Amino acid sequence: MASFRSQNKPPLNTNLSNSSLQSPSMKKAGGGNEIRKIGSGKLLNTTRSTRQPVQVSTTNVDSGSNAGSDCGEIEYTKEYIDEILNEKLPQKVGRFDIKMKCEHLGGRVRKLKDCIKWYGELEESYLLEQHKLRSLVESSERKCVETEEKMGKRIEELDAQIVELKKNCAGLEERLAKVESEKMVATDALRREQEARVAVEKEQAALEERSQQELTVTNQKIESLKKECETCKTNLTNSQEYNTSLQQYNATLQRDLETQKINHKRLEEEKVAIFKDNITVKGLYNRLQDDLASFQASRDEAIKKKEALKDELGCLRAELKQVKDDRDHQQLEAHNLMAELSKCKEFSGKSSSECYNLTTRLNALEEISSSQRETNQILQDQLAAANEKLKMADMATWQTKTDFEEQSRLVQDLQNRLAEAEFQILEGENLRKKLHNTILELKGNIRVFCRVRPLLPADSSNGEASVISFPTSAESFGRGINLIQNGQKHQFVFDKMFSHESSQQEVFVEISQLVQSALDGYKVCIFAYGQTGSGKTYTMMGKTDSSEQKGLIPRSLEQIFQSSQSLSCQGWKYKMQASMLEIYNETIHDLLSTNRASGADKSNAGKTYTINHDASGNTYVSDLTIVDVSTIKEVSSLLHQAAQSRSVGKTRMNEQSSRSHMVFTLRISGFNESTEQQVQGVLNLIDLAGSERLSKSESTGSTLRETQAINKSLSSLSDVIFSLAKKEDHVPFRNSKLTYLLQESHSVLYALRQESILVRLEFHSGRYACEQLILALSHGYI
Ligand SMILES: Nc1ncnc2c1ncn2[C@@H]1O[C@H](COP(=O)(O)OP(=O)(O)OP(=O)(O)O)[C@@H](O)[C@H]1O
Repeated sequence: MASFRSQNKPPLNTNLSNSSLQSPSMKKAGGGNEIRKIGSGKLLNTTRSTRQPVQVSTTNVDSGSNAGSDCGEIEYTKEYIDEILNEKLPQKVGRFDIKMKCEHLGGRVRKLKDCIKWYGELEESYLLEQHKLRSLVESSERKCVETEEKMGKRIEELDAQIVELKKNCAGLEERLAKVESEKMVATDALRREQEARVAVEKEQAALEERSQQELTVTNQKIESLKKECETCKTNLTNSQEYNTSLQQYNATLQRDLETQKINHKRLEEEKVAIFKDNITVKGLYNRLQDDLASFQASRDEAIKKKEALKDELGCLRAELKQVKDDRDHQQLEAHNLMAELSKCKEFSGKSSSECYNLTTRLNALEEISSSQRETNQILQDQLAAANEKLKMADMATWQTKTDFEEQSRLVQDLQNRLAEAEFQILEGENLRKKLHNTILELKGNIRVFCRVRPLLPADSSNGEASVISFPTSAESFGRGINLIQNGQKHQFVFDKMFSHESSQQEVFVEISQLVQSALDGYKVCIFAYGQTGSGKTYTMMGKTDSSEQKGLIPRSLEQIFQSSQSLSCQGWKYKMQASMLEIYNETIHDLLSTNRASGADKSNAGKTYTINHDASGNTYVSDLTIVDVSTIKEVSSLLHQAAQSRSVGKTRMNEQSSRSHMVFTLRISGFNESTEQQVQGVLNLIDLAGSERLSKSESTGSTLRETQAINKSLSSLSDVIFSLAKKEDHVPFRNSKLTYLLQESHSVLYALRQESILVRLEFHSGRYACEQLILALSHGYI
């Protein structure tokens, strides 16, 4: 087809399989493979690679009639037509040989006509083919449209089917849900039916049991009636025998008989009513049987497995029927007997009345018995429920008891561990206290430190700096000081030497251990001694506005309050009491007296304070103001107040007449709760042991339990005492006194007075002062 579209190329055999697309010549040739093409001496075979030049069959070129047949076999190419058009006359034909020229031209014209004819036929065939193809295309299009329509319809049908299927599916789902619900309902109905069946079976069993009981009772009644009949017969015989003798009482008995007859009639009515009730019960029983039959029918339909049970039920029914028959038979017999009895009663109204009375009593007793049985059953049920509850309560109690015991064990364990930990803490504390005390004792109970203050601007002019030097020998390094006076060298050695470069903190480090001792319950006295302006106040008090220049008192107070707080977790509670006094010209002044502070000292002017010692060796000043303190702020304000109340701020050097000494005392009372508890425990145990012994003595004879209790309490008492003894100095109380004494006089050291003895310590050197101080302490003056 592609070659066909080209104007420059004639149609070629393109090896088309479709015969409708072949040229008419091809069709005529009977196959594409044998088509010959007329061209430039080349044959266009089906295989291009094997093209061979073919001679054009021109044997019948002059016959126009055969042209068609020729045309039918020849395929005219453009080259061939060009060849015809460009064909020249043969050379042998002369220039003027018109005939030959005409023949030649005629041959060429024929060829061209054949060619035109072939092309015309070809065109016709192509048109025909085109027409066919168009018709084919149209038919195909129609088919396509039809197919599309069909497909559309099919799609619509399928959509409709899908919708229908969906509907069906929804319907099926609904039906499934309905079936499920029905199944559930049927299951419930089946379950209910089964329950009802079980209930009916129970009822039936109860009825059977009841009928059995009734039968037994009836038999018993029959027996009793038989006996009564016998008795009646006997009575009747006796009555006949004594009839004659009873004639005289006949009139009276006739009246009674009438009454009894009335009663009999009434009882008969009651009997009829009972029979009616019996009939009603029977109707109920029949209805229940009908219900049972209907339940059985439905059960048979639902459960095939119950066939065996049905058979059993049938057997039971047969048995029941037999029992009923027996019962009816017995009833008949009873009725006969009753008839006989009535006959007997006819013979004797008395016997009849007795019989009826007995029947009535029997009925009443039966009713009472049945009601009692019911009551008994109810009580038994209640008893069972109560027993169940009791069991549950017992279980709960047992569980609670177990839990409680476990918790108690846990608590006990924890308490033991806590006690152990507390004991260890106290042991550690005691050990620390002992070690600390040992260290201090090794260092020396009385220690003398010397501090040299830096030169003040006022001192520099005196040129006194050159008189002080510190020895560097290993023996007295850090401890000694050399003073040169009038060319003479004086050497002093102390426990510690603080140069003018030493800070307040360095001094306090040495003192802080003593503060700890005060907290541990030892009496401590810190004592500053020196001439006016030497720096006592600075060392003791410092400058409160600067944290670095704080003195020993505020620093040690801080330590005391901090330590007391940290020791509180070990059970220690501290109580601080402060007092301040001034000894001015041998007279004591209370610096914390409110009267003195408010300027009303005149009222206290005549008041004399005396120094006293109690039996336990404690020294106190009478009527001295003692203030409870709990914070360092309170102590600071007291110190400030005391400073304001002092008689003189400064003493002139070497002045003997006016001497001012300030004593600040802080009493520390420690109290340990846990130790106190232990002591209290011991006391309680002792009390217990005493009371038990008392009760033992009061009782007529000691029982084993009492003896054991006493032994146990005494043993625990001895344990506690032993443990306390082990911790010898573990006493619950700590009382100590921290005294700061500021001595101003350079010649006389005033301590405390005992009675009339005034201790005066002459100052010569530091060592001497130390010795005197030891003496004063050993006498308990301080
Ligand atoms: N170590 C020191 N460093 C710096 N300054 C000091 C030092 N010691 C004392 N001073 C200063 O010396 C001066 C006198 O000191 P302070 O008042 O403490 O002497 P004092 O012995 O208490 O005198 P007084 O007996 O008259 O009360 C004060 O101005 C104080 O600041």
